[in-house]
Amino acid sequence: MFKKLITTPFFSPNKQFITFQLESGKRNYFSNNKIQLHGGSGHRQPQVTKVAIEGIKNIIAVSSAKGGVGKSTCAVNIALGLSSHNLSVGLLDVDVFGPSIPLMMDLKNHEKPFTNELNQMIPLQNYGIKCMSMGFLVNEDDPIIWRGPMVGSALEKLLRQTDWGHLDVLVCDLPPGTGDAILTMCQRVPLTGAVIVSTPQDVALADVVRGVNMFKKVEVPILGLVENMSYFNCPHCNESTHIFGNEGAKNTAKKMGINFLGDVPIHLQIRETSDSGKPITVTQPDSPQAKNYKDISKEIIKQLEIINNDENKDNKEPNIIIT
Ligand SMILES: Nc1ncnc2c1ncn2[C@@H]1O[C@H](COP(=O)(O)OP(=O)(O)OP(=O)(O)O)[C@@H](O)[C@H]1O
Repeated sequence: MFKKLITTPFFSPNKQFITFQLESGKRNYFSNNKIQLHGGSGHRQPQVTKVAIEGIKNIIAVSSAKGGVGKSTCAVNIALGLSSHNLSVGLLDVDVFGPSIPLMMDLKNHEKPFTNELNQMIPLQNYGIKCMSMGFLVNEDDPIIWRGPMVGSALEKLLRQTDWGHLDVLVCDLPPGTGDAILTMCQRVPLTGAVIVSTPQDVALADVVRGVNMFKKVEVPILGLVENMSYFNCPHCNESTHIFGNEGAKNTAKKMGINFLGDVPIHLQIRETSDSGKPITVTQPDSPQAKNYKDISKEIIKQLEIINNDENKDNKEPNIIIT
C-alpha cells in the first residue's frame, strides 16, 4: 500500500476533476491506495480527503431528509436482505447522537467491542452482519454533547478503526437531515451510492427533493428511493388503505429521474420485530414483508452492478491530473 499526496488549488477545475474521479469513477484503482487531496498554498479552504477502506467493495448510505420515516428499519432489513442474497455485509450506525442499531440488531446488552493487535475495534456481529455503532461504546444514558468537528472525527474512527475484514457491502445508516455527519460521509468516504427512504406524504416528499439535490451536489450516485409505510393491509378484510397517500414516492422518483427501488407496507410485525431486535427479514424470512425488503435489496444489487461495471469500463487507465 502507498500513500499519495495530490496538491492542487481548491477551486481549480482540476481539483473538481480529481474529486469527480474519486467519487464516480476510480474506486477500484484506488482501493489499495490512500489518496489525499489538499488545498494548495495561498488558499484558505479546508482540505478535502477521501480515502478508500481496504477490503470493502461497496459503501452505501441509507438516508432520509426527514426523521422518523423508518430509515433505520430499512437500513437493517436491507443489510439482512443483501446478506440473504449471499453477500458479506456490514452495518455502520452513523447516527452518533441517537444510535438505533444496537437495539434493532439485538446487540444492546452486548459487551463493548474488543480491539485487535492493530488497535482496531472488532465489530459486534449478529444475524451474520458485522455492526459498529457509537451506542456500543458509550453508556445508554450518557449524553453525547459534541461540536461539529468532533462528530466527523468520531465517525472516521468508527469507520476506519474497525476491523471490517472483507465486505461486499457496508450499509451506513445515516442520521436524518443534511447535517455534519452526512457531509463528513459524503466528502470523506468513497460512497458507491445512496438509498433514500421516504413515506408517501407530501411533507416527507418535499424533504426527499432536498436530500436528492444534496447528494447530486456532492456527486454521490443515487441508487434509488424506497417508499416506506406505503399502505396498510387490514388483517381482517384484507383491504389496502393508503394512509399517507398513494404512490407519492414513486411519482417523485419519476419526476427527479431516480430509480424507484420498491415499497414496504406499514405493518405491526415490522414495528414489533424491529423494536425488539428481531428484524422481520431474518426472523420471518418467508413473510410478504420480508420479501419486500429482499426485493428492494435485489434492486440495490442491480444498481451496484451497473455502477461498478461503469467504473471498470473507465478504469483501464488511471486518469489523474496533478498540478
Ligand atoms: N414499515 C413499517 N411498519 C411499521 N412500523 C415501522 C415501519 N417502518 C418503521 N417502523 C417503525 O417506525 C419507528 C421509526 O422507525 P425508524 O427508527 O426506523 O425511523 P428513522 O427514520 O430511522 O428515525 P430517526 O429519525 O430516528 O432516524 C420505529 O418504531 C419502527 O419500528
